[in-house]
Amino acid sequence: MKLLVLLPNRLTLSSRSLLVLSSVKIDKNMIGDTSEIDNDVQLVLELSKGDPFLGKKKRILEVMGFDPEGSMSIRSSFTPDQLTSFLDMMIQRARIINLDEVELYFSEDAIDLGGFTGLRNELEALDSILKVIDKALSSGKYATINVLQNLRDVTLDRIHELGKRIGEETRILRDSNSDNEKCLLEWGVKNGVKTKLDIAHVEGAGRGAIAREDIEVGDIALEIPLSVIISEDLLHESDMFPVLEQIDGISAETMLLLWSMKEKHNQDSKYKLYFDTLPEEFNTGLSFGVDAVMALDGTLLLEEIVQAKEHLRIQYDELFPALCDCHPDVFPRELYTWEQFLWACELWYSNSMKVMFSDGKLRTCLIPVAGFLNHSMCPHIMHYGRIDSTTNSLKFPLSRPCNAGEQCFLSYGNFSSSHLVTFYGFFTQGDNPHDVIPLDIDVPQDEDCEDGGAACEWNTHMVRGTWFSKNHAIFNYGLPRPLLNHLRGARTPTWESNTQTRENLEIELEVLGDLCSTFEGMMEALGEATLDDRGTPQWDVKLALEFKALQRRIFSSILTSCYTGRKLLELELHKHTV
Ligand SMILES: C[S@@+](CC[C@H](N)C(=O)[O-])C[C@H]1O[C@@H](n2cnc3c(N)ncnc32)[C@H](O)[C@@H]1O
Repeated sequence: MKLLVLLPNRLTLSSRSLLVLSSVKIDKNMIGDTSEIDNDVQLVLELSKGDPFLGKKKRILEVMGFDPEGSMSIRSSFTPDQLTSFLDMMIQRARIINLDEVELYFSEDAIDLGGFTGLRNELEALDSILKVIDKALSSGKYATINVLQNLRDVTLDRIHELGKRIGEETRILRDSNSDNEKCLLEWGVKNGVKTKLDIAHVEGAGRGAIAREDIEVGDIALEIPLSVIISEDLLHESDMFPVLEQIDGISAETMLLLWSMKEKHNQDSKYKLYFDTLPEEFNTGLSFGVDAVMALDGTLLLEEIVQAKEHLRIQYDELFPALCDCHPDVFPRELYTWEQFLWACELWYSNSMKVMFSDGKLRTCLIPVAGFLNHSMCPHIMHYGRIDSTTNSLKFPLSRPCNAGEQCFLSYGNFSSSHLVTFYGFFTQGDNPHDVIPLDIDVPQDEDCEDGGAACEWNTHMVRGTWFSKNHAIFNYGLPRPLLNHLRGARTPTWESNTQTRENLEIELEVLGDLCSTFEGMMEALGEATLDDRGTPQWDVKLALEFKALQRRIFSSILTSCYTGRKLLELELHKHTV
């Protein structure tokens, strides 16, 4: 049996760019006047060699006038204004380095217009700059160079300013002084957990973690010792391990999932207090009922949920009832029903984290206390997931400040609403820039792309709400440039530049015409927005309707952009005929 339960990737380490500090250079040749002999500190914001978009990012950096491999020199004689300009340049560079696929796909007009591509990317860029400065300072080589400390201060100021723009409001419904959560926290502390966070019930998200005090950038909000983490190491002590290890191809994740199904009923479990805090129902897309699934008709989420559920059902059927029949003492039938299996899948999808252990192995874990942290697109905690081998613990450091009484958020990953609904059962506050709609477009084969060309830039295409774009002018329309270039290139391989020739304008009209008919069809497939007249809808139907409304809003923005674009083009064409 080959078993692989898909688990979401919440590790944020792998996508991190490498930040390297090179050694101090005193380059007299750079300084004309020897009286200004100066200590240069070279700060290197380096592209990760493993970045799948390395080539594209290098090209953008070059277009922006940066040497992709080069360093940036900071001088001890910098005035405050020079320091600000230096930081601005570093930020521009760090933004590009830290773009993810979606941001990169949609970023080109933002880069042309000044560089800010979104709050998440901005926070990531500032965080990466701070890390490189801290590394320089902690190396001890630059103790006398105040300018680095000044650069750190202005970077922190920027992070504070950004935090004020994010403003994610949390209404605390009640704290958890007498609850299971409090017992778990006390148990955690007795077992070595260090926390600056309390647990409370928050509006719209169950429990959440609230800052007890003002927590600054770089402070550790939460530290969980390895001994408290639920990982595959526990399996080896369990009576089910000898049975499970005989199953060909079973993953450690699946074994752990089966272990948790039984352990949650074990009154003597070391993790009893943890299991006591878990909800009876997770309410993710995986538990959507028939009405909710039907309400999703015309959306890709319907397919995503149905496929995910089918995948889990196949896995369940491969294991059960066989395991209960053959090992009834180890796998009691009443604990291994389909409903309980689905509950455990939802637990692991919505609450697990991938952690890099000191042996270099990535393990999927449940992490008591840390499991109360809710997700945000602009979180306080962005980088976690590696065991600190000196303390043997997992640390959750802050990338932006969190004031006392505020909810402290984590990043689960750069997920779209469809992923969050399917595996976590919620939507983020505010518009999610990762809400993209993938397009099934024939892309040219490699051999057709030897000479490059507009159609060959990307081999997957997507759209998102055009309200995210700042550029709705002719040749842009708020639509992604790679998609437009692809459609142009497919019509005329010789498309080179966006000049307003009659031929180009006519091609543009055709491109927008095609997009209109595609999205009119997709809008029609969603059906009419109807009000459910059966009273307050169930939680799942509510989520499904919200998702459908979001799809409608996205399609509608694209159609508006296409119609407006066509009007602009017709006006320009008219000028050519008179
Ligand atoms: C790791 S748990 C976080 C703790 C959870 N709130 C609880 O009470 O157990 C993940 C779950 O929290 C909820 N959640 C996380 N972030 C959220 C957010 N920004 N808005 C609403 N619900 C959220 C979702 O139900 C998700 O499946």
